[in-house]
Amino acid sequence: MFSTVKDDMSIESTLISKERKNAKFPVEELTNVWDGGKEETELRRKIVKLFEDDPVLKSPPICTMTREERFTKATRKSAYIYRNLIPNNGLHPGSREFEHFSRAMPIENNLLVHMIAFIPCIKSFGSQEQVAKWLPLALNLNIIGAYAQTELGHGSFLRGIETEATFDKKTQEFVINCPKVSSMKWWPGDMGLNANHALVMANLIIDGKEYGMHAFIVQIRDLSTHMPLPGVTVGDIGSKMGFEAIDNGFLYMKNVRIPRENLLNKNSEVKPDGTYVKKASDRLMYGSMVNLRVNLPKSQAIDVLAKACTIAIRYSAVRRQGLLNPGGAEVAVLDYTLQQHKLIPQLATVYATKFAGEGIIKKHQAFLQNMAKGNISDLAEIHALSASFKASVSEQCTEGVEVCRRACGGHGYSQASGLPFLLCKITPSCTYEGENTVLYLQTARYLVKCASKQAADLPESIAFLVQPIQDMKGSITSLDNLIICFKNSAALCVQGVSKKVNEMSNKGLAMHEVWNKSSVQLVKSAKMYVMQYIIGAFVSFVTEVKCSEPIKEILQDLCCLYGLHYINTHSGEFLKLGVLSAHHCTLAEETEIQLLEKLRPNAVGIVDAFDFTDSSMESCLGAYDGNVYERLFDMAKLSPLNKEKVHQESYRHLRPFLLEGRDILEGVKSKN
Ligand SMILES: CCCCCCCC/C=C\C/C=C/C(=O)SCCNC(=O)CCNC(=O)[C@H](O)C(C)(C)COP(=O)(O)OP(=O)(O)OC[C@H]1O[C@@H](n2cnc3c(N)ncnc32)[C@H](O)[C@@H]1OP(=O)(O)O
Ligand SMILES: Cc1cc2nc3c(=O)[nH]c(=O)nc-3n(C[C@H](O)[C@H](O)[C@H](O)COP(=O)(O)OP(=O)(O)OC[C@H]3O[C@@H](n4cnc5c(N)ncnc54)[C@H](O)[C@@H]3O)c2cc1C
Repeated sequence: MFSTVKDDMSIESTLISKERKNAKFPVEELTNVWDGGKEETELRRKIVKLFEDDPVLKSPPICTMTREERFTKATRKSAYIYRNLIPNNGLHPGSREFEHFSRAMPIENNLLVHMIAFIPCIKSFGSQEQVAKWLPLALNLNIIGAYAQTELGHGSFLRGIETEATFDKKTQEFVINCPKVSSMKWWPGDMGLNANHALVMANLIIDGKEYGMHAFIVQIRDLSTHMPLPGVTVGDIGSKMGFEAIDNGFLYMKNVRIPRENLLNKNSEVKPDGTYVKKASDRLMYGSMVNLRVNLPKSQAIDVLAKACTIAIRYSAVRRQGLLNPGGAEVAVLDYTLQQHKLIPQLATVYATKFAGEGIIKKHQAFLQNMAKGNISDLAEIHALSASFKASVSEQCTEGVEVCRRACGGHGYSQASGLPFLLCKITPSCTYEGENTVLYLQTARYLVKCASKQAADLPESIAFLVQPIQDMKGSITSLDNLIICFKNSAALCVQGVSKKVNEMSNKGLAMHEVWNKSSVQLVKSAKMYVMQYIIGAFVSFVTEVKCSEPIKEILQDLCCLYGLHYINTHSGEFLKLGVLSAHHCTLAEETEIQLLEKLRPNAVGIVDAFDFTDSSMESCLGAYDGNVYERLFDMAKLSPLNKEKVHQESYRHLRPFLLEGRDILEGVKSKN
């Protein structure tokens, strides 16, 4: 319907090719560092290719589809991936290949909560017999489960959850009830339409006594008809800001009976006579959340920001607007220092959070090994670290994606840029898996407790909080001094708020009031604590990584930029704490600007090194060839509104005025 408009060789493609020629480092080697080695890069590419070449996984661009089509396509693809593609290619969970799986998944998919929450919960909370019964069924999609914890009335405060599981000794069943409308489960992914089971978090009640939140497997739909079972009201909660392909659901249960064996009973059990047996700490009930907070920031937030950076930096390298030299040619917007100041720190955030996250995954794995031997002494530390890490990463990456989107001007507002999709995907990461403020407060609670202890009684990574402040020797811009600066700031923040808490409680104020009145400073301490962790982990990575000098230099520059950018955007905090002087702050600002200039020629190379395929981004601005304008025009042509040359409804409603206009104009014409 539309004619083709093409340039033989667009200026934009030429510009991006030049950028690549100007890069001062081997891009492929940085890709290997990012992936964790050459072999990992090869493996990832193999998996990505396997998925991208598969005809079943092809579909129209998401911005041309309705929610209904997006849900349908995502379900079809996900079922195929988990039931055919993965098992047929030996990509079983836990394998090395599986690690790269999130990069290979189609841009929209569902059944993710079944895979990342329902299945791991069976493993974490189920006895050996329960795992043997439920796990194979779940892995084969014979049963599909949601993680049903949040209710209409409560998400953060889990002790407030209202759904009840009352033990009926006579029938040896639990009776599941949502006593009020506010007790209805609300939000769980995959639950609205796809799930036939749910891992329901409910208050256990035996003989009228409450035992707190426990995990129950509840069948909610018939396995042959997929109809809701008696007593179950289930459906999709409706349209959201994003996650269009996912059926976040509601679930109301009235007198739904499940066998006694459906209480996942690795940590606590109800005997046939109603005796409650506690086998492990109640805190392990929260283990599934720690697991997600540790393992998912990479795929759900960091990779999302990496994609946004790829789009915004490639586009900024080809988008020419305005002049730097009077009388000269128009420049790429990436040549403006202010554009570099928006985008290059986002690249630094991607690197910092990725390598810090790998450190937390290792810590968590060590914790799990100890837990298997009955030792959970590190639980409080890993909970505090993972809670603030999830909060900080989701916050930094969400802010970063919005910076990237706005840095693309008008085109960043178009779905065709791919950026609104990324923003809507990443925004809820600040809420799900623990609302960020609530998580920071959890970390602060731990830090304040630690502040009253001796260094010898604290984990090694926390002891600095109560040790003397260290002196910085030399320039603030050295990596060692950045670590000292952030450690000192975290220690002073935590000590300051702990002092405030003690003083208020010594004056007789109740602890809950003290806590509420101190909460602004508590959250600040948790943020500074996790920042010192991220910076420390990034510096360790950069120091230890084996790579060529040019790559090392880029990583060092990004590391320094990450720390300095944070200092420059929060300089008031550092000055107030007395950790930095005005002179330090001036130097930090000047050094950041120098680093931006130094990194600028490598910016396109650095995003190329993330190695995202064009189809994994669905972005007209971010495609490898830089052909932004032709792609935007091609995408506009696919808009469902352009199916007909004349849109019937637009014509119908506007026609009377148009006819009036025609008559007036023709009248004017004939008078002339
Ligand atoms: C980037 C993120 C990646 C995620 C990707 C997912 C992709 C798929 C998309 C969506 C899936 C989403 C799923 C969900 O959202 S599932 C629902 C998640 N919900 C939550 O996370 C709820 C948050 N609330 C809580 O965690 C808690 O209830 C609470 C800790 C905030 C409650 O506070 P409070 O009442 O004060 O505490 P308690 O009395 O209950 O506990 C006190 C005690 O226990 C310790 N503790 C708390 N949590 C944990 C934990 N997870 N692990 C270990 N220990 C924990 C706490 O520190 C206290 O200890 P104490 O000081 O020694 O007493
Ligand atoms: C896309 C998406 C997917 C989800 N998937 C699932 C799922 O699969 N399964 C599931 O069970 N749940 C799921 N959830 C629910 C999610 O886990 C909750 O929304 C989340 O835990 C926050 O709880 P809330 O909605 O009750 O927020 P609230 O706690 O009501 O938060 C509202 C405000 O109150 C503040 N606040 C709350 N408590 C405190 C406090 N103690 N101190 C200071 N401020 C406080 C918060 O900071 C926030 O500003 C999902 C949510 C979304 C958006």
